[in-house]
Amino acid sequence: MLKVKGITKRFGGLTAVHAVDFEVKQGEIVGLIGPNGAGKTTFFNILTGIYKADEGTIDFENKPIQGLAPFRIAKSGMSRTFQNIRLLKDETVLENVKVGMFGRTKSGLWSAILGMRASRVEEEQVAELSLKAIELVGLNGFEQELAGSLSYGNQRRVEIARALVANPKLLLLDEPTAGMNAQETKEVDDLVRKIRKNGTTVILIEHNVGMVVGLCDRLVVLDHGEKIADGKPEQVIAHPKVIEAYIGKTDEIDETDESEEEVNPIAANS
Ligand SMILES: Nc1ncnc2c1ncn2[C@@H]1O[C@H](COP(=O)(O)OP(=O)(O)OP(=O)(O)O)[C@@H](O)[C@H]1O
Repeated sequence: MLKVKGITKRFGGLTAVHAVDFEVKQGEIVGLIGPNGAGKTTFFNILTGIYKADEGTIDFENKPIQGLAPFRIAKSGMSRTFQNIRLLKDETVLENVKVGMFGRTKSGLWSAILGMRASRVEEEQVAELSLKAIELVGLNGFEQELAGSLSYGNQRRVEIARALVANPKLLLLDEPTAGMNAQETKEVDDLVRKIRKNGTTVILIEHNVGMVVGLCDRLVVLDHGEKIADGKPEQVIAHPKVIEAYIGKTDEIDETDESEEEVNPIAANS
């Protein structure tokens, strides 16, 4: 579904993402992890057209998308959420979710202003799709609430609903569980599984390694802009390079620890 080859992004003298290859198959849930500043969000920004890569190619469903404007990439079936919640806090949940259809409807601005029939029909369709997305994320009953009045966890759900309303093929979630407690994190875990079941492929950036190990089919690890591991979650978090990136040099880990159960230091620390 997604094939990234040799993507590099520099900010002045800093190479934030360096020659990264990355692939996602349809139906996968892929976790993108790595320490702070590893280049994860920059990588999402490149995929979604917010940043232009200096080098490399990106094919989405066998079509090159690098260099396209964000709205074109979104239109081709890729949606995202952001690390920091970006809601219209004084608007209702329903209005916030409808925003996700912006640019996807056929009738133009004038027909909307003039209240033409085509535009009214589309407006109804947009509302219907938005209500479906709200239901999918478990926020039925909150449609008319102001987004700013919701709990933090529910605001994140609104963001996810907005990203889902146009029925994307690929959904990118940037730290969907940031700031959440264990119960809310578990609910996001369930929601991502439900989204995949509904036919959307998912890539998520996460700091909660324990969660992604249980949820993802595959983990990709970035460190200092480079991909250092890619594979099955249990294998990836046991990889010496990954442990080194998170904890420090592996020879600094106390190997004389004789506690009975072997605990992966990364999962334990997340
Ligand atoms: N617009 C920018 N201008 C200059 N430097 C940037 C810009 N965006 C990101 N960077 C730098 O690129 C590097 C990668 O940042 P990025 O935000 O992609 O990392 P990250 O893995 O998402 O980190 P975190 O987990 O903390 O969110 C960092 O050193 C960051 O300071």
